[in-house]
Amino acid sequence: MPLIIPKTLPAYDALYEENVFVMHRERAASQHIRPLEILILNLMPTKIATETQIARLLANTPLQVHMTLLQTVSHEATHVSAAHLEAFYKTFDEVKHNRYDGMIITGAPVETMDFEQVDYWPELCEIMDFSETNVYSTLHVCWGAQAGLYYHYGIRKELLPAKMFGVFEHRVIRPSNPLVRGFDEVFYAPHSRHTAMSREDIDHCSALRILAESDEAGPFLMSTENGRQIFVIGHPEYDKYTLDAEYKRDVAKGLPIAVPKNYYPNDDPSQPPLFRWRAHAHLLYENWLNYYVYQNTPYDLGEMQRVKHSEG
Ligand SMILES: CC(=O)SCCNC(=O)CCNC(=O)[C@H](O)C(C)(C)COP(=O)(O)OP(=O)(O)OC[C@H]1O[C@@H](n2cnc3c(N)ncnc32)[C@H](O)[C@@H]1OP(=O)(O)O
Ligand SMILES: N[C@@H](CCO)C(=O)O
Repeated sequence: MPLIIPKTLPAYDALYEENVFVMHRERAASQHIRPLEILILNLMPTKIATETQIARLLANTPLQVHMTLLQTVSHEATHVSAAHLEAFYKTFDEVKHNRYDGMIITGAPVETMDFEQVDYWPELCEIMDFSETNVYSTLHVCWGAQAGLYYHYGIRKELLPAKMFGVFEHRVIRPSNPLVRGFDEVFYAPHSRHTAMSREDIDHCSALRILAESDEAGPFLMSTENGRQIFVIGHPEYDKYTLDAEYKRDVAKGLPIAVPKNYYPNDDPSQPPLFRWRAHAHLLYENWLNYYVYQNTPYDLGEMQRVKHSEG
C-alpha cells in the first residue's frame, strides 16, 4: 500500500523535495538533460518589450531553455517592423509539426472585442488546439488566458465598468501547489484589462483550480490538475514602467483612464513607480519551468500524449 501523505502536511514537501532531488540526480547521471523547448506566441503590439520581459524570466533558471517566437499570419502587426518578424519569428505552419515542452500565449489589447472579432481568432484556436497534442504545458497570460478559458471551457468574458489597472494584492489559495511554491501568503501583481472572466463560470468549471486570487482583481492564477493548461489573469511579466507607458499612452489618446492603483507613490504619476511584483513574477515562471515543465515533460517529445479536457 503506497504511503499516502496528505498534501497539506509539511512532510509532503520534504518527501516531494527528496524525490525531486533523486530524479534530478538520476537524470544528470544519465545525462538525460536537454534544453527545454518553449514556444512563445507573442500577440502584444509592443512585441520587443514583451520578448525581453519573458526572456528575462525564462533565463533566470539553471535549466537550459530554447525559445521560439511565434507570430500570427492572419494579422498584420503595425507596431513592429516586418523585418523584425521575418528575422526572429516563426509562423504556425513552420512549427505545427513540432512538439514543445512549454508554450506561452501572451496578452493582447483586444479585450473589448468579442473573441470572434479578433482577426487572428481562427488561427489562435488552431494554436490552442495544438497545445493539447504538441505541448506539455501552456501558460496563458491576461487576454491569452481569457481566450484560453473561453476556448477550452466556454468561460464568458465580462466588460468591467472601468479598466482594472494597477498593482493589486493577491493571496495564495492552494499553498501546496508547486506553481506557487515559495510565494508569500500575500503578494502583488499588475493588471491592465477592461474585462474579467465570469466568476460563476470559473467556479462551475471542474477542470480548473484557483491557485491565487485578489479581493479586488479576482482570480489571478488558475491551473488544470495536471498543469498542462495554466491561466494567469494579470501581467506579472511587466517591467517597472510598463503600466506607466500604457497610462501615458491612453492619456495621450484621450481614453477614459484613471491613474493605475497602488503603483505610483501616493498615486502621483510624477513619481517613479514602486516595482513590488518582480520577485513573484520570477518565482512563477521558475516554478512553471521547474515543477510543471521540466519535471513532467517526456524526454522524447514524440511521446507527448493528447490530454482530454475532462482529465483537466
Ligand atoms: C470600456 C473601454 O473604455 S474600452 C476603451 C478602448 N480600449 C480597448 O479597446 C482595449 C485596449 N486597446 C486599446 O485601447 C488600443 O488598442 C490601444 C490604446 C491599446 C492601442 O491603440 P493603437 O496604438 O491605436 O493600436 P490599435 O488599437 O490599432 O491596435 C493595437 C493592437 O491591438 C491589436 N488589434 C487591434 N485591432 C485588432 C483586430 N481587429 N484583431 C486583432 N488584433 C487587433 C493588435 O495587436 C494591434 O497592434 P498590432 O497591429 O501592432 O499587432
Ligand atoms: N492591457 C494592455 C494590453 C495587454 O493586456 C494595454 O492596455 O495595452
